[in-house]
Amino acid sequence: MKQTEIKTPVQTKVQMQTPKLSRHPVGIMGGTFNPIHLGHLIMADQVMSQLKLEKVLFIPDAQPPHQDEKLTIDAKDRAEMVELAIQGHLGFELDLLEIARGGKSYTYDTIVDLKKHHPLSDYYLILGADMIAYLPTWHKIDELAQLVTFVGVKRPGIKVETKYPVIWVDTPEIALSSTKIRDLVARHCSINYLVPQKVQQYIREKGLYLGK
Ligand SMILES: Nc1ncnc2c1ncn2[C@@H]1O[C@H](COP(=O)(O)OP(=O)(O)OP(=O)(O)O)[C@@H](O)[C@H]1O
Ligand SMILES: O=C(O)c1ccc[n+]([C@@H]2O[C@H](COP(=O)([O-])O)[C@@H](O)[C@H]2O)c1
Repeated sequence: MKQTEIKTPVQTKVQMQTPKLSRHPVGIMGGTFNPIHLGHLIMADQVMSQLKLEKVLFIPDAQPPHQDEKLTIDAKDRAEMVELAIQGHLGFELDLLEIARGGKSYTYDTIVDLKKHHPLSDYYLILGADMIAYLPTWHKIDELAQLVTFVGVKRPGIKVETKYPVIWVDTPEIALSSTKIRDLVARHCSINYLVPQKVQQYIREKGLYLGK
């Protein structure tokens, strides 16, 4: 904000301040989203509101760095389901930068890329407790720790201690995973209320997850 001191007849000093650029707190919700489920949406929404973030970027990975076998379906379908799930939710955005980059999706590369284009954003990396436990194995983890704030969300049955600084956000624990959704679909069981209706419809229309 520019501040100018009003000059009175006896006061000639003019004080100018350089404009201060405000920063933008942005959440990063990375995942394979195979498929996206209510656990992902609830954690992102709770973190966004409790930490007063401006928005949350949902970033589907091209290839998860440590779990190749999870890539059972096309990245395009995973991204489409994320889009359907977040449609109309103010502050939730789909970002396809990892899919566009291709190859293994290292979070460090993603954050460097984002920071290059958005120098005024501060990034909050939203992670389930299982992912917090794996942080020591991540690519360039110490460099990444300098670039983001880690935000942890508890996951049922997972206790974790870490040397990295983590802001733990208290959210309802959701015993739900993409693995569980895939298993239910494969057994022709209901996934009502576990994924958004439009995602459920997409899975049904495309016949996803029936083979496994
Ligand atoms: N129910 C949940 N509670 C807390 N965090 C979750 C939950 N489900 C997923 N996450 C977190 O969301 C991020 C993306 O997860 P991912 O897309 O791999 O989903 P997933 O349900 O863990 O998948 P899968 O069962 O295939 O391993 C990770 O940080 C993961 O820890
Ligand atoms: O950068 C890494 O080394 C790294 C290692 C494991 C996982 N990640 C990221 O963590 C997110 C969740 O991964 P996943 O395998 O549970 O879907 C996803 O965005 C991955 O790209 C990143």
